[in-house]
Amino acid sequence: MTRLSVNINKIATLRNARGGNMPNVLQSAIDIEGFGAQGITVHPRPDERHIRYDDVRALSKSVTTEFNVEGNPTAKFIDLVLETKPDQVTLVPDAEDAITSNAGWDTRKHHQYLKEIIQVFQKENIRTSIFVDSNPEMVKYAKNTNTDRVELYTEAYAKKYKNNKKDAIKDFLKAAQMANTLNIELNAGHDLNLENIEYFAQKIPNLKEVSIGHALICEALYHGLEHVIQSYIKKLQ
Ligand SMILES: CC(=O)[C@@H](O)[C@H](O)COP(=O)(O)O
Ligand SMILES: NCC(=O)COP(=O)(O)O
Repeated sequence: MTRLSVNINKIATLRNARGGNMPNVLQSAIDIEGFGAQGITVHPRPDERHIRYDDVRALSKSVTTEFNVEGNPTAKFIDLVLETKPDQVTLVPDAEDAITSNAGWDTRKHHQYLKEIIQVFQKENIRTSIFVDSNPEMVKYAKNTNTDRVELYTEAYAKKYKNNKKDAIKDFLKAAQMANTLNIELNAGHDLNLENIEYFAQKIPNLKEVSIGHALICEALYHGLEHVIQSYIKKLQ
């Protein structure tokens, strides 16, 4: 079974739009867990445009499922992870001004750097995952870092899925097979949604976890609209 970790960045985006505490990020995480999600993911960015560093501190005390913190391992990020001790840290090589994550690590070039950081987290019993493109070479070099897991960056899959799902999955299958051979555990995420997730989870062997945020929150909004509008109409009669 593949576990679902819900990325709640977008709930924080909505909260930040008005400056108050609605929706309440902490309560949303508790409810999401209550609805069956097996993990909570956050990706604090340096500008704190959605999840704030203080959200991560508070969530680390209230999340009872798996807590996964993603980010570029700057000194500030490393300190936050060591302070909050999530179950898993996912290292993502994104630039400060990136709109969203847009590439995996070059694990061949950066394996020594990653190895040193990973050691620091593993000493504190924090599971590590490295965000990589669907390239078996990148998975192969990830082995040299001693990471526990890799997370396959699925934007390319999501883009191609609509036109040709068999073609879309090809590279991911090769990368996953490499991870299985090398005994690296496997996560995946980015742009997964209700339309493309089933095929991905069926085809990728030993997929431990997917983290899904943007589409899941959009879908939740849309599926909830009818009920909420009907509730308003009733109250206005
Ligand atoms: C690591 C990754 O794939 C991203 O999807 C990320 O966690 C989402 O970040 P934003 O919510 O900032 O786009
Ligand atoms: N690690 C990927 C993630 O957390 C969610 O990405 P997205 O669903 O917001 O694209």
